[in-house]
Amino acid sequence: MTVAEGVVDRLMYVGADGYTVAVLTTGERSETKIAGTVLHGLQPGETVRVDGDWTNSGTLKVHECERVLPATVHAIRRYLGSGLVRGIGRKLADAIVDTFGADTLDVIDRDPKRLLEVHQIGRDRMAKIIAAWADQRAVREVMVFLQGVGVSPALAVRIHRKLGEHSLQVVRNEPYRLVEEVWGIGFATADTIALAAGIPEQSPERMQAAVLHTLLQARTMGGHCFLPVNEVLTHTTAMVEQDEELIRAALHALRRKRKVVQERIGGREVVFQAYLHQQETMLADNVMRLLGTPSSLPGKPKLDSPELDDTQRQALHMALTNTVSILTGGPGCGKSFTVRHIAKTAKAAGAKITLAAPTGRAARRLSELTGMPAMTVHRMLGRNAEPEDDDGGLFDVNDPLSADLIVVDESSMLDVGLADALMDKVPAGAHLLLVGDVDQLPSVGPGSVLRDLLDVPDIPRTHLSRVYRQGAGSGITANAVSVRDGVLPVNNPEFWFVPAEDPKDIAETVVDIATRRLPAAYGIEPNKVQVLCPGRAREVGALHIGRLLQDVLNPHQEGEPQYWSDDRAFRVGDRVMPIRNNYDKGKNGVFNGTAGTVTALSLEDRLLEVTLEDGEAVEYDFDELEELAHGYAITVHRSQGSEYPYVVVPLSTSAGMLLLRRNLLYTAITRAKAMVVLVGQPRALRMAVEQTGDRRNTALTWRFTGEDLAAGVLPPLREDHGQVAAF
Ligand SMILES: Nc1ncnc2c1ncn2[C@@H]1O[C@H](COP(=O)(O)OP(=O)(O)OP(=O)(O)O)[C@@H](O)[C@H]1O
Repeated sequence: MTVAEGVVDRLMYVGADGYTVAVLTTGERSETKIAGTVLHGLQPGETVRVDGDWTNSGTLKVHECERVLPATVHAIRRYLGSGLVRGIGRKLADAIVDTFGADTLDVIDRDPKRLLEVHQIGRDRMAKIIAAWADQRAVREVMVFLQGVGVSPALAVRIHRKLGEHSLQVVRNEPYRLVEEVWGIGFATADTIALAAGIPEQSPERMQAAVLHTLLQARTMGGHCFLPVNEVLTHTTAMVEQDEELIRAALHALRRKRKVVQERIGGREVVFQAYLHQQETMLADNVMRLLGTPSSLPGKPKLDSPELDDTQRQALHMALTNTVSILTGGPGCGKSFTVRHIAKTAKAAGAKITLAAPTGRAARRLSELTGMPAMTVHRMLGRNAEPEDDDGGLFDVNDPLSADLIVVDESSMLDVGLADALMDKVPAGAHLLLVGDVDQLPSVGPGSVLRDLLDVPDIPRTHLSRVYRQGAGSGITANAVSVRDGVLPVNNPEFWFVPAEDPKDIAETVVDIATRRLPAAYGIEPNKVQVLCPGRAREVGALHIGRLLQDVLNPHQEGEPQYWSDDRAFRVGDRVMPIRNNYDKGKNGVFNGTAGTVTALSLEDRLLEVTLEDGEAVEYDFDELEELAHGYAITVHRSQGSEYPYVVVPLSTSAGMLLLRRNLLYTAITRAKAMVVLVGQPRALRMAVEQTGDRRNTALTWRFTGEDLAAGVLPPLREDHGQVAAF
């Protein structure tokens, strides 16, 4: 066993399992390569003491790692200059350490006014450093507490940012609060912290957090708005291995605290998270309100558009005579074509029109296809009104909801929350037309609003089924329609299936096709190709294939900065994508799913600059990188509402059978404009075409019809690769 102490100079590799290889500077010049999973979360600049054994290749395999405050002048210099203390860069660190030597940290700690002795430091800067140091100390206290529990320093920073001076108290005494209050902390992490802090296994807080976790999992993994009571009990009991009575008591307490709502729906007792229940009931109320108000559309629109076919003309009539209606249909049936005519006709009659879609990309596309301005639903709801926008005189940008006709495209992407916010704001008498393809995946968030509303007989709808698309893209559309109808696709000039069996082979073939073969054959840049994976995990998942693509398309160059956030390396030039709406960033907020590129990276300031597809540059602190995913390979779920010229999709039964679903494959195919390449097992393709998806647990339709839910709608517990997946 060898003990070494030194400063972490740089990280060389971080694996998906947390296995980390780093270079430790011990003494002024000598470097030691250290490796091990206990190093997970290390930051360059930190001083560590490690215990380990030497391997034959001269690496110290570490079994134990303890973070310590830097003691030597060299270590202090590296620590202060690493960017860990905001406001101090490398040059300033040198100046400070040159002035105070080994006493530096003592000075900053006990007598920070002396910082003014450093030539480059004035009062402002001193105040900044004092504040940053106090922060750093508080974070360190949380980190020290979390050390050994296996919680990453990035989480400690996030906890501190959210809870400030209360961090330590919450972490020690009420760790389950973290689940609700700090994004990125789930029940498992909070539970680990709680048990380590000595909170009893049977404590009511733990039982209640576990029940909420069960509901949260049902929401995030299955898109469910509720779970039947008996499923909540069975699942939670199995998860915490406690008596069912304790879980019942927890459920009762949560009802009293109004965190959950229990309701009898279709003959079954079910439980909602309270806010989801409120969203669903208010959504239903608002749709009923809109259905019940007479139209106030101005003028008398001419309804005899000769360019439209009979069904499309019915849609025109429907949208202009009903306050709420739905236009559905598959790819190439003329949904956008019809919307353009509806908007034109309404405009000619003097109506104000607002066109919107759930994502920026979908809004842009709607605008291109209709030749009219369109905005995101978020913006329409007033979160980000931009008065200087050129609106072409079509709607009042300061009040887009004052429109007489509101059209929302890609409405299969509306989850309960967004749909509720939307319906709540539609003024009485205005017309709302929801347009979408119900055979695509449902929204990423909970609910299946479009499908549920289609099941409400009182809501007028028109279904377009005749495919008009010819020429470019028609080979893709034809296969999309086949897949939707449960028929295997066939190869054509715009659609190939490349058979491969082994997951490793599939991943490598996907990378080769995306980076070399397609670009060479069609003379395109590799960034025109998007790899869409059914899932994130495993060899054919978005994480692994994304890493392979990154290494080919944007490999690490010696001397260029690179930052490891957990097991992901960030480099300038990387394709990235925000995976969380963040209203605090950018001029109008940053939205989940927007494409971007890393355009600058500063290890000193611990910042990454991302330029988004609309040209806006936003900054991400290193501690916020969980809000960013790499964009080389993304999941089909994330691709909803976007389009790409070339799409490559790996298909393997190893990705998890549950993912091989018809609506998933259909959504992936319909994302492509120029070409689709499927790579994988013929068996996996067959399964994806044959298996239809489960319905989500929602009560939206029931709130209109009051009919019993069909038996068997609720999915049973089932086994997936040895893990019990309830949802
Ligand atoms: N009635 C029609 N007469 C002639 N061409 C039509 C008609 N309806 C649609 N088209 C044409 O068919 C093509 C596909 O239409 P459109 O893009 O509106 O379909 P879509 O349903 O919005 O498809 P997707 O969802 O795939 O974008 C367009 O080129 C459009 O001009």
